[in-house]
Amino acid sequence: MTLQAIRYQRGSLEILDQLLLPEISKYISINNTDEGWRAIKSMQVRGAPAIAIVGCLSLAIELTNKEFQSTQELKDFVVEKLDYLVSARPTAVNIADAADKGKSMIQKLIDDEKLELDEIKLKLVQEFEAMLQADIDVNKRIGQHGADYILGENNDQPVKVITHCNTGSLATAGYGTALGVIRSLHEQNKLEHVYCTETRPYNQGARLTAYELVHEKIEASLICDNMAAACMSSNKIHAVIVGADRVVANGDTANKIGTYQLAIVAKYHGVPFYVACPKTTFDPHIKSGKDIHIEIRPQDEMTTLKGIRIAAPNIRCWNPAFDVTPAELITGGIITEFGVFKPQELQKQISKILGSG
Ligand SMILES: CSC[C@H]1O[C@H](OP(=O)(O)O)[C@H](O)[C@@H]1O
Repeated sequence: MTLQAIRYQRGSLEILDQLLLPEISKYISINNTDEGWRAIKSMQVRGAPAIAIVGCLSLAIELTNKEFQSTQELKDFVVEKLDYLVSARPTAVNIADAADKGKSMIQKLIDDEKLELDEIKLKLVQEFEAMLQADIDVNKRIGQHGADYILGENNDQPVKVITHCNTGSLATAGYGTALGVIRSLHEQNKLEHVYCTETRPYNQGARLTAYELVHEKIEASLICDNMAAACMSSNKIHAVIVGADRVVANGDTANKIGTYQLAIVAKYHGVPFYVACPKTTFDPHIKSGKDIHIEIRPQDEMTTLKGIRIAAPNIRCWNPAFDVTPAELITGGIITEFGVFKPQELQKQISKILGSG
């Protein structure tokens, strides 16, 4: 049984408080969009797909518990709450994508004269609920495409990979994106070893990815972020596989801070570098990575660890939560639920991919 970041049934939403992992596994209730916003902002729940799903389900909970007097009141409420949820964290595009879809959906439902107000509300709630299983299904397709491609590149032999941050069941509705590829390799007995980076300063790797890998008895070693070059120099690494928060029109990719330097080190060592993400992470409206808004997080996330100060008092910090990896460093490809694409190929395919179901 893999770990579950999100537990939902109509009228009840709980999230695993990821700030307490791995020592404490505690689910907390999310009863409305204010609580959803705070959980996303504080990173009690994080991961581009999970953020979108928890945001929308927090609105589903609120809609389920609220009566409306008109379709206009319902629409205004939905639009206001979706815009509010998008403001929690600016870099990952998935929640903005979900919000745009939610706004289009409510308008489409209102335009259908056969539907009563409560039917419209129910259909929107059902649309948000469908995100959970859809995400798991997409992640399994990403996992399969990624594993098939990487094994194809390595004569179907077991591989050693490096991954960064957390892109597993704790970043999604389940199975994961980059960690989904790793799960798929493991399921096929084709994963020799995975090295997961700590991923300072939030330590998604040390606290979350390591937790998932140990939980599922996957052969793994934790490395510090500053060990990646030595790891590639000392071991035959067949692939670096990371997630994404926003892939823009030219294939430039925003992902957890440290991804960019991992890509540079992979390039130097001739290790193929892969980004794994669903189509909901694509943003064709931004032309290149220089235009992606990078979230700056509070400096105490760098200067303290579990409340204990680990940096000199009064030192100023620079704490970007993400960086941008240029498309030309994504040498392995972008692994999606539709297959694996070189970044330049993706540019040609993106409108077809985004238009497909
Ligand atoms: C499939 S998760 C994608 C992405 O989200 C993570 O960021 P955060 O933990 O700050 O939400 C990380 O960048 C993952 O690669």
